Formats: sequence, C-alpha cells, structure tokens
Amino acid sequence: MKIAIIGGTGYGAVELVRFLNNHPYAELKAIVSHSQSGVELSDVYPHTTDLINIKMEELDIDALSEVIDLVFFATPSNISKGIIPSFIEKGVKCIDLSGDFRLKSPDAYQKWYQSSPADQNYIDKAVYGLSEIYEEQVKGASLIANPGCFPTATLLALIPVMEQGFTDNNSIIIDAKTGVSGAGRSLSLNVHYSETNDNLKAYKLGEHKHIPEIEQTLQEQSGEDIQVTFSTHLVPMTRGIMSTIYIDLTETKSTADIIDIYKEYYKNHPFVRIRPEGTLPTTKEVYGSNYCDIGFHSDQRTGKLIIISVIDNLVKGASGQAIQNMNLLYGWDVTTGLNYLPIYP
Ligand SMILES: NC(=O)C1=CN([C@@H]2O[C@H](COP(=O)(O)OP(=O)(O)OC[C@H]3O[C@@H](n4cnc5c(N)ncnc54)[C@H](OP(=O)(O)O)[C@@H]3O)[C@@H](O)[C@H]2O)C=CC1
Ligand SMILES: CC(=O)N[C@@H](CCC(=O)OP(=O)(O)O)C(=O)O
Repeated sequence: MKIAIIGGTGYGAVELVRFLNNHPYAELKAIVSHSQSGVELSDVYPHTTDLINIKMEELDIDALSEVIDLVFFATPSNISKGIIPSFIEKGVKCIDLSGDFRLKSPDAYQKWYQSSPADQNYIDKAVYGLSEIYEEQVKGASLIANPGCFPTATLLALIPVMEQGFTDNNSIIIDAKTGVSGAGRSLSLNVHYSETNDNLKAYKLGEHKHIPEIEQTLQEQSGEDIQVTFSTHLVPMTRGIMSTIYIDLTETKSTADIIDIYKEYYKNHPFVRIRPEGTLPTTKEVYGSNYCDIGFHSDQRTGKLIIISVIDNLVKGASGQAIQNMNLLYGWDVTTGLNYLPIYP
C-alpha cells in the first residue's frame, strides 16, 4: 500500500513516519511540505537520520494520485477541506488528522472553527474514525475524519457506561489535561518554555472546538440531546492527556460492577486497557504507545462515577489512531505497525 503524508514538518507527520517505518504492508512514498519542499526530512528531524531517506516535496495532486493509494493529512484545520475532494475524485483514500470533516453540522463547524465548512457531500462521506466505536464504518470508508485528542480519551471512557441506562447523561463534567505537544510544533507565547514550565493553566473554557465533537458523538450514541461541561488545562509535560470525567449514577453501582462492564465492552479491542480496582492510570504508562488506559472510582457517598482516561495525544490521540484506522480500512490486524510497549519511565 503506497502512502503520502501532507504537513510533513509537523509533529503528527513525523509520528506517522515512525509508525509507517515499522509497518509491514505500508510504503511511505511521499512527504509533502508547503514550507520545506526539497529538504530531506532528516534535516528537519535529525532523529530520522539514516533511517528515513525522503526529500519532502510540493503538493502535486495529479502526480501523487498516480502513485499512491492513501493520503494522511497532518495539517492544521482549514487546509484539508480544500484538497481532499480532488484526491477522493481520483480514487485516493484520505485520513484527515485535522478537524475539517469531524462535525456533521456545517453550522457547528462555522461556529466553533470560525471558518466556512467543507463541501457537504464530503462531510456526508466522512466517517468519524474513533476506531473502537466505529470499526465497521471505518472499514468501508473513503474519507476518515480522525478524532481530536481530547474526544478520543473522553469518548472511549464514557460511551460504555452511558449505554447501561443508569447514568444521568446531562451531568457530565470533563476535566482534561494535556501535554504541550498537543499544540503542534509551531511557536507561540502560550507554549513558550518559561510560560509553561512549573505552571498549570486552564484555557479555552467554553470555547474549545472539541466540545461539539464530544457532544455530537455522545448524542449519536445515546439518542439524547446531551451537553457537557468541558475544561482543558496545559500541563508542563511533552506528551499525554488525562481526561477526568464525572457522571452521576441513577442506581448504586460498585467500582467492580463498572470495571466488569468495561472489560466486557472492550474485550476484543487490544488498545483499550481497563485497570483493576484500586489502580488508576497515569500518562506515563501509555507514553509513545497507542493505548488508552481507563480506571474508575464509583463514589458511593456522592453517587458519582469518576473515570480516569489517559492517552498519548500524538499516538492514540492522533497518528497512532490514524494508523489503526488504516489497518481497519485494509483489513489488516489493528495492531499492525503499532505493537509498541509504552516508553517507561
Ligand atoms: N498535536 C496533537 O497532539 C494532535 C494534533 N491533531 C491535529 O493534527 C493536525 C497536525 O497537528 P500537528 O502535527 O500537531 O501540528 P504541527 O503544527 O506540528 O504541524 C502541522 C503542519 O502542517 C503544515 N502546515 C501549516 N500551515 C499550513 C498551511 N497553511 N498550508 C499547508 N500546510 C500547513 C506544516 O508543515 P509543512 O510546512 O511541512 O507543510 C506544519 O508543520 C492538526 O490538525 C492538529 O489539530 C489532532 C490530535 C492531536
Ligand atoms: C495544547 C493544545 O493546544 N492542544 C490543542 C489540541 C487540539 C488538537 O490538536 O486537536 P485538533 O485536531 O482538534 O485541532 C488544543 O487544545 O486546542
């Protein structure tokens, strides 16, 4: 299978390169860069020296479409929506790491992304690539909208319990934290070392574009009109997301009851690991890997279930899940190319 990556010098792209390099059925044919075409990837990322010998190139849709089967877009939002239709028309499948095709409502996209939405025909075609939940739909897709990092950690943690009929689905509070690589490679004051080191910041309260993404999927899964309270925090670490979720239970359930439900739900999904009672996952325990680890505490005193979900934002939250979706798309084992033990410590 011949692959191209667009957005070559970004963190998402170089993480895709890492996984494709280890993938037995995928061949990386081209890396497109709008800022550094003609430059060797290893000149931008010296850690790939002698391992990846690819000169980045300008985007040429016609020429690329002749030689590739699949394109990964690792570009900021507002880019892929103008390019993907041309690839799809030429029979090239697309996996988009940006948010351009995630929201089914064009009005919601306009509101939360403050920009005009993609062509409705392509929004309709796009499959939301939350791999474990939409496995069957992903298998038949031509365009996959890879989920955002916070929605991945949050939705995998919430959906199984919400299907049980003993939760108050309008009581959800999501308190999420992310490492700085979530903001990508470009520089800004927000992610400046002396602004983030030794510091903890809340940001984008009430206006984060992952709010409509989370609500859209929870509404689709439950059939209810759900609103969530969602807060994001920047933590002085490179990688990792922890989503701490609070949801009211309408029946008394022990932590062990909840764990049984999740173990059953994810029994055929190797990338979701359910922690035993008394242990809660940490971001370091999934570092560099495609795992989403989930732990629970059912608080009998308050009737709230507390769920802790961790991922590596660049792996399960972006490029790893994109590779998982590629594996589903082509009928390969989902773990192909992704069989990494987390890096610890
Ligand atoms: N970082 C993360 O944890 C996650 C990221 N994502 C999403 O994945 C996508 C990539 O993120 P990430 O790699 O972190 O971001 P980066 O900022 O690190 O990289 C994005 C790359 O896109 C290219 N690019 C930037 N501006 C333009 C432009 N105007 N036109 C064309 N290409 C452009 C640049 O590469 P070049 O100049 O080489 O073309 C840039 O390096 C984003 O949509 C992001 O929201 C999703 C989940 C998690
Ligand atoms: C630290 C930081 O800024 N994180 C980003 C993560 C968003 C992201 O990367 O996801 P999208 O693909 O939806 O843009 C944020 O909170 O906006």
